[in-house]
Amino acid sequence: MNENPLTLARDKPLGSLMRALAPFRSELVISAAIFFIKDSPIWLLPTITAAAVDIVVKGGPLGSLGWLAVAACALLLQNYPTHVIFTRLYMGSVRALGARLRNEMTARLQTLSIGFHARASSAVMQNKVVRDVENIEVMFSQIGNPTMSAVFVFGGAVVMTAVNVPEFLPVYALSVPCGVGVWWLMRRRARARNEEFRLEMERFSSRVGEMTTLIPITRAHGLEDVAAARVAQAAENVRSRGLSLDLLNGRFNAASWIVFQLLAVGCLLLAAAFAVLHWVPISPGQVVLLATYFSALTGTVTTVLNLAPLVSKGSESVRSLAELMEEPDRELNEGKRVVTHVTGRIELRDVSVVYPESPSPALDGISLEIEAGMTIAFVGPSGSGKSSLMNTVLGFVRPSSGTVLLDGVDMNTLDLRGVRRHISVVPQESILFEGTVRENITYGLERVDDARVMSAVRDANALDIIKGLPSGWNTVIGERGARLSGGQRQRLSIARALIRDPQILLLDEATSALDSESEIKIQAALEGLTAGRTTLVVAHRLSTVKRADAIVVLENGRIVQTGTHAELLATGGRYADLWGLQAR
Ligand SMILES: Nc1ncnc2c1ncn2[C@@H]1O[C@H](COP(=O)(O)OP(=O)(O)OP(=O)(O)O)[C@@H](O)[C@H]1O
Repeated sequence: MNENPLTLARDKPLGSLMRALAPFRSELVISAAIFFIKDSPIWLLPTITAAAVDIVVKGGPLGSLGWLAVAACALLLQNYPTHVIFTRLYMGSVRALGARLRNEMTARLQTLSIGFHARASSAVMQNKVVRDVENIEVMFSQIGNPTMSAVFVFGGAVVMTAVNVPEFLPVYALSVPCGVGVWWLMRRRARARNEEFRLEMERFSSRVGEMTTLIPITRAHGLEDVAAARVAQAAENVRSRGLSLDLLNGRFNAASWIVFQLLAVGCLLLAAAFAVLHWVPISPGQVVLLATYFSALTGTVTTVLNLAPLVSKGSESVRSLAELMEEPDRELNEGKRVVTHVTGRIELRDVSVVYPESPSPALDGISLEIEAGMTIAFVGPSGSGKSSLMNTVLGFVRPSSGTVLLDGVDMNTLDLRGVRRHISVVPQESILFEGTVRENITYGLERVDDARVMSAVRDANALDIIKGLPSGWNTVIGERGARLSGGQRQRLSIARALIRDPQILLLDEATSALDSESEIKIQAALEGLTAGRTTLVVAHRLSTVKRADAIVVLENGRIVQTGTHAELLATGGRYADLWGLQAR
């Protein structure tokens, strides 16, 4: 299959979808041809009916009725196999498009910056990948049959009328502007209402996501009613926006139905009047034929117009996906230098970071040289810029000015995905996913032998955790590692970092107090982890800072002191104050 990159444009949702369907062009063309055969009874049966009526009027012959019955049966029975083939081809293409959209969106989410993900609600992102793609699939699955049917019925009716009673051809020309006119009148409002409804639905998803994350806090504070009220407000907004969209769709459906019924009845009465007045030579069979075609025509056009709300909803979903596609806050790695080896020397040259909409810089002219293998502890009050500095070294945050160099090379010129293979992060809150302990430790690594896992577990001081679990490291732990304590989660997180044997380690120590036994175990694990690697640690514990080769004290995004623990205590100043406070 042709896998050229998929692009979706917010201002041209339907055009974007047509382009996305281009790889399935041949399947769709064949499915349309099969559909033509499958649906042929709709426009061929009226001729059989007309012939039967004329035979009745003439009083025979009976044998001809038999032939008509055989022809009708053949026409109807072919519908079964052709319908199955059509579904396989058409829905096969639609499902493949859905799968491609899901994969493209997931891949796109992986390229968007960490800053974007920090701003965006994960529930909304999930909504886009799951619900919006489903809306597009539903749209295609529901419009395919009636639209093709309408095209062929329209074409068939035009041809048949041209052959039998060409005087009535102009009637068909009238139906097109009528249909387009009704659609045009509603189009703009339909787009606005669909967008409002989708945004309200996204807000609702975000609230539900937030509510489920906050459940432990909500319960602990007895705030169930407050949490429920926040979601109820969002649900009420979805209800009212949904209803206003439904009412618009209802008005549209009613208007299109009335317009086309009037057209059909008007044309039939006109045909009858012409026949009575002998203005046009029409037989009773032909009047029946015209009546059947008019009602088939109005039926299909009305059905197609009734699909308009579905198309509007699908288009809105394309716009929703296009928002992700057009999001500029991406980490661009393509074409940049790929590193295969890293020694771990890091240098920051006059680095400043200013977050959007933030009045003051989070980092302000930081210059720092970190030799390979050193352990540097960052300390400072809350908001002093410690996390921002770590995120800058990871490439999650781009410096507003200044340069970060890795082994003397500007990180801006490097493919960060490759760089990060040599970096491990042990975050403050260890994130474990739904899977076995072993899968959590070896996340992202292929074919890791047991001995390597065991050695990482041992070095991370996590053997006792695994021994305490019912199926050892094959025990499934819940999302976010709910069945383990904070200290246990952190040791598994250290094992995960160790097994990757990184050259650079970023460690954000947990601020929460651990009991002294956990503390000792974690410190022992960390000693194994930091040996021989460049380690940057946001330090909250005395034991860590004491061991560090250098301590960097940050305040308001600036470096205010640098030195070893002993040096800084001897000099006095900010560091001595900080540790004095902690010791108290
Ligand atoms: N994504 C962001 N958008 C806007 N401002 C931010 C963002 N992240 C951090 N900041 C601001 O930047 C400054 C430095 O924050 P940072 O998280 O780096 O400090 P920190 O020293 O790690 O704090 P803590 O010890 O509390 O984690 C703070 O004023 C903070 O409000």
